[in-house]
Amino acid sequence: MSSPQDDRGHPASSLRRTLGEGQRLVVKVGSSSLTSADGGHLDLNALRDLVDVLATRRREGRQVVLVSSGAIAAGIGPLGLDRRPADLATQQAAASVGQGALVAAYQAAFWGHGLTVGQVLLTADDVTRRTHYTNARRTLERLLELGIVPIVNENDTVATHEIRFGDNDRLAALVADLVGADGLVLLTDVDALYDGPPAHGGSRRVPLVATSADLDAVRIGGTGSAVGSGGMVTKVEAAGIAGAAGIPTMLTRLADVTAALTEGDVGTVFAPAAATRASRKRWLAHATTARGRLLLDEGAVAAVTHRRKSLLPAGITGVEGAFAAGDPVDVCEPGGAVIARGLVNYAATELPRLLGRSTRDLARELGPEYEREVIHRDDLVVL
Ligand SMILES: Nc1ncnc2c1ncn2[C@@H]1O[C@H](COP(=O)(O)OP(=O)(O)O)[C@@H](O)[C@H]1O
Ligand SMILES: N[C@@H](CCC(=O)OP(=O)(O)O)C(=O)O
Repeated sequence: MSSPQDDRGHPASSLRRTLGEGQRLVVKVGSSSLTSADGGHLDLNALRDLVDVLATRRREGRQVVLVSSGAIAAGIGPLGLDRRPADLATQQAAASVGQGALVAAYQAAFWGHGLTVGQVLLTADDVTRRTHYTNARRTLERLLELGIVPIVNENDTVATHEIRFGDNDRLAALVADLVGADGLVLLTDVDALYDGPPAHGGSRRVPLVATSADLDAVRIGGTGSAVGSGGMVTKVEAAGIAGAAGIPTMLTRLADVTAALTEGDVGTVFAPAAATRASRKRWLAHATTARGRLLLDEGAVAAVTHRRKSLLPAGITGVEGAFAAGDPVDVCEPGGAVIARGLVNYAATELPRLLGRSTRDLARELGPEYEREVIHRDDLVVL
């Protein structure tokens, strides 16, 4: 694990400065930070404290996008429930009631600083389908240009189990990439990442994650609260997604955020990756959901991974799932492990008769349109 000095070119303090002085931050706050100890009501004092921090940044001429959880938690009390509902329909009802209360509270608190907010509710599809993704980007850019503080949440009332983020950590990282943020701040109910679940005595704070190897010795667990959902697993994933886009992440709690974004040695800083991929490839790797799987033989694995070639029918041995042409699919080695993701040029129903055949033979037999690759290398990202 890295000490703040052992940083391979990314001193924790310089990353803090990048985050603190960044022109555009995405700040995500979890349900556990915004609700009362019993989990059933909005903690208005916590919400106002958060708004104070964000309003200070706005006064300094910086931009913020707030990704706020808490809709379901804020609906628990008003619906007369005694805990976070487990079934999707009641979660959707709670979110419908709670999201209104949440945004009304933000509106009042930001208004006290002379700031206007705009609600942006996104479904997984809005960040996983390329056309929707660029729409969402345009909306957020325009709001920021107009001086508005966008408040993003998942559109829980219409999300189904299959297409749902559930927690907002991954959504926040995708939004950070979408708006080209200088930093991502994840606010939760623990002050930092620990090398083991913090409830277990003896766990130590991890001040800096310089590379993913620093996580090898960390035991990353699920949620510790009655209202949170992803726990540390989804936060570490989110930091990885932001890092792949060249964006550093700060993980801490609300009470420590001002110190964390200056020089205070609090929280956990995740360094961005040294090399980043093109935006389209990042979108493919992190924002899409695979609709099926293609199994490859060893020769095709080498062609795709080492030689960066397009995937041709000759090297495919199996097709799983019900996908259409243009859908994202996982590309797997013979043992089944996923090695890449790509946008497939054929529907699942068309592929079986093409497997193992050369494109030249297929074109001669079936027509020139069958000369195309199964996945073009521009639409393929090796994971
Ligand atoms: N290694 C770890 N370090 C810190 N927290 C951890 C770790 N493993 C699991 N956790 C748990 O993750 C929780 C934060 O996640 P979660 O409850 O989903 O919060 P949020 O509502 O902010 O998304 C912490 O309260 C803690 O109990
Ligand atoms: N979109 C949901 C997020 C649910 C949730 O628990 O998220 P998180 O607290 O970020 O783990 C809501 O607003 O209730």
